[in-house]
Amino acid sequence: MATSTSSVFFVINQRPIQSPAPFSPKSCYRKLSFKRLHQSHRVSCDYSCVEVRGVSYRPPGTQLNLLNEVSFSLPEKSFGLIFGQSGSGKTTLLQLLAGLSEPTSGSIGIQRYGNDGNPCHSPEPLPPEKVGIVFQFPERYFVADTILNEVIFGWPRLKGSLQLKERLALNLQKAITWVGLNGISLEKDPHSLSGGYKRRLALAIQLVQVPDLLILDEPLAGLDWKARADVINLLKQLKKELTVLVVSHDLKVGSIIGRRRSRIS
Ligand SMILES: Nc1ncnc2c1ncn2[C@@H]1O[C@H](COP(=O)(O)OP(=O)(O)OP(=O)(O)O)[C@@H](O)[C@H]1O
Repeated sequence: MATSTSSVFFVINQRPIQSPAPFSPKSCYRKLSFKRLHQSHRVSCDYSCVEVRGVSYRPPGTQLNLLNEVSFSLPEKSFGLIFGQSGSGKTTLLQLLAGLSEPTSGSIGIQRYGNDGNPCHSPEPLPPEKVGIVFQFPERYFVADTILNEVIFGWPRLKGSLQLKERLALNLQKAITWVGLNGISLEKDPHSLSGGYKRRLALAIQLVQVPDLLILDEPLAGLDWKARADVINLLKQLKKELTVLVVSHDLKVGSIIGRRRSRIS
């Protein structure tokens, strides 16, 4: 499998429009567009992409289309940035990607391609358990009194899941090392960590599951310059290993993590 670290930028720019008419994405709503601004490398042989195809979303019981026929493709082990103003539908989209809600129409899946660039077979679903998501201000939701307990808080407590626990335990050390928390005692209170290290811990919690897609919602929000630099350095490392999608209204995230800025077309 040949993949190279690439950066893909998308812009989301729709506002939802109320319509009393029956659902008709093309006619009822302003155009929602994701413009690809820059892709630094094309993959050349067998690879897979997270593919969003013609996704529309209208909350149940409403006539409000929040997303209208959104399509984009994010190659594995690449970094994507979805940029958009407040209210443009970013959070709605990441909730669909994470399986927290279902698209009204369209599909989200993993598409594999052969050496010739043609799809190998039909897209596979993107299971919610293979999507890691770090919401805004994740540290606000820390509940445990130690780093270790915070990481294992959501682990299965049912009998018969020993195998799964063993796998998670193996992944734990890797995740802790990955985010650079290995020099810190796992007995430390997570609330006593610096802002940047709290974000690192939030990432480690997701990385234990080895997600196919890691989504971060506004990862730099509320951080001072030092913590921002800390998180940016970490994301630069992660994008070499994982498929990462960042949702932000802060274009600096893309300009720092991407190899270079491209003009919005
Ligand atoms: N369940 C819902 N019913 C009706 N409207 C909704 C619902 N959920 C979200 N909206 C509206 O849809 C629009 C898009 O919301 P969304 O949270 O996806 O935007 P966003 O780009 O993430 O904004 P922000 O950057 O401020 O978080 C907003 O105008 C919001 O008020």
